[in-house]
Amino acid sequence: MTQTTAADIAALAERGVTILGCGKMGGAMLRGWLAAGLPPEAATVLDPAPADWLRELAARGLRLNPERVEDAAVCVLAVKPQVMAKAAPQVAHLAGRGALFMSIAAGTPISFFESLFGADAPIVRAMPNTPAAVGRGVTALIGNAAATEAHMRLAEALAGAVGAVVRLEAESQMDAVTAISGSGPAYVFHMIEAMAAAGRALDLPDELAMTLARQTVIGAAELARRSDASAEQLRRDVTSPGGTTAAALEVLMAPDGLTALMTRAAAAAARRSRELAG
Ligand SMILES: NC(=O)C1=CN([C@@H]2O[C@H](COP(=O)(O)OP(=O)(O)OC[C@H]3O[C@@H](n4cnc5c(N)ncnc54)[C@H](O)[C@@H]3O)[C@@H](O)[C@H]2O)C=CC1
Ligand SMILES: O=C(O)[C@@H]1CCC=N1
Repeated sequence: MTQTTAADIAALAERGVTILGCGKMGGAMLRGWLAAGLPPEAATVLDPAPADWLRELAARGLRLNPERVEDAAVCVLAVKPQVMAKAAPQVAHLAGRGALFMSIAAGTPISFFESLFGADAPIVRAMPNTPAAVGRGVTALIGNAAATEAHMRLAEALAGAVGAVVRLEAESQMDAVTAISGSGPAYVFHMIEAMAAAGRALDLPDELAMTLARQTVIGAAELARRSDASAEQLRRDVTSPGGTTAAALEVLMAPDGLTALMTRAAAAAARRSRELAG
């Protein structure tokens, strides 16, 4: 995992970070950067509907909706893909200041930003996920031809402050990445809902079923994090021959079981990512 150092943060603080669209994902990343030591006054947020915590931070130095952003080391583009064409032109002038553009928008290709900012502008396309809010995200990224190794390292430092970072070999991998790690937290949260529903179907009270489901996913994730064992081995460790887990896995691992379902779900997400490219 890329380590974000105090020097990385200091370098960013010097020219600042501008975030265009600071909702769930942009906000999750900003929280991580602030926690990593970015001073609030080094962050500029452009968002017509800022959340309360951003207004509170504005009282402590964050620049919120200034008339014009004069400079930025990095400009993070974090509005919905559908509003990008309308929103991004307000930061296009930063290309002339040598800013690195870092888009986290699903589907939206680098070529779209090159047409707005010019092919000479360094652009990194990134796909983070919401566990970034607690420093446990994973971000995949890829740069355009104008993005130098220094730009890539800067983008990796930013993403690395909120979790793991992987560099992609080709932009075409981004639809699949979005389908697995970008959208993936929702699948896991849905797994909690599904396990709780299964508990209720077995006559457990609502609250108990949800507590058991949620804590089981939290505990399993923490075990996966701390252990060197593969997911397969961790699964085997739960599964006594002829026991209860084996009975359940016979259903989950059937040919039409969870892998088939997950493969269909991820394919739908990847298809939607391609559609968002327009
Ligand atoms: N939510 C997620 O799990 C992930 C989202 N993304 C991408 O992040 C981007 C943002 O998604 P979310 O944070 O979920 O959406 P969101 O709706 O929570 O945040 C978008 C923000 O953009 C603001 N906005 C709307 N019009 C604007 C404009 N003209 N100028 C500036 N700001 C404007 C909204 O007020 C809002 O705060 C999307 O492109 C999405 O594909 C990427 C990875 C994961
Ligand atoms: O649902 C979406 O389109 C965004 C991209 C990945 C996660 N949320």
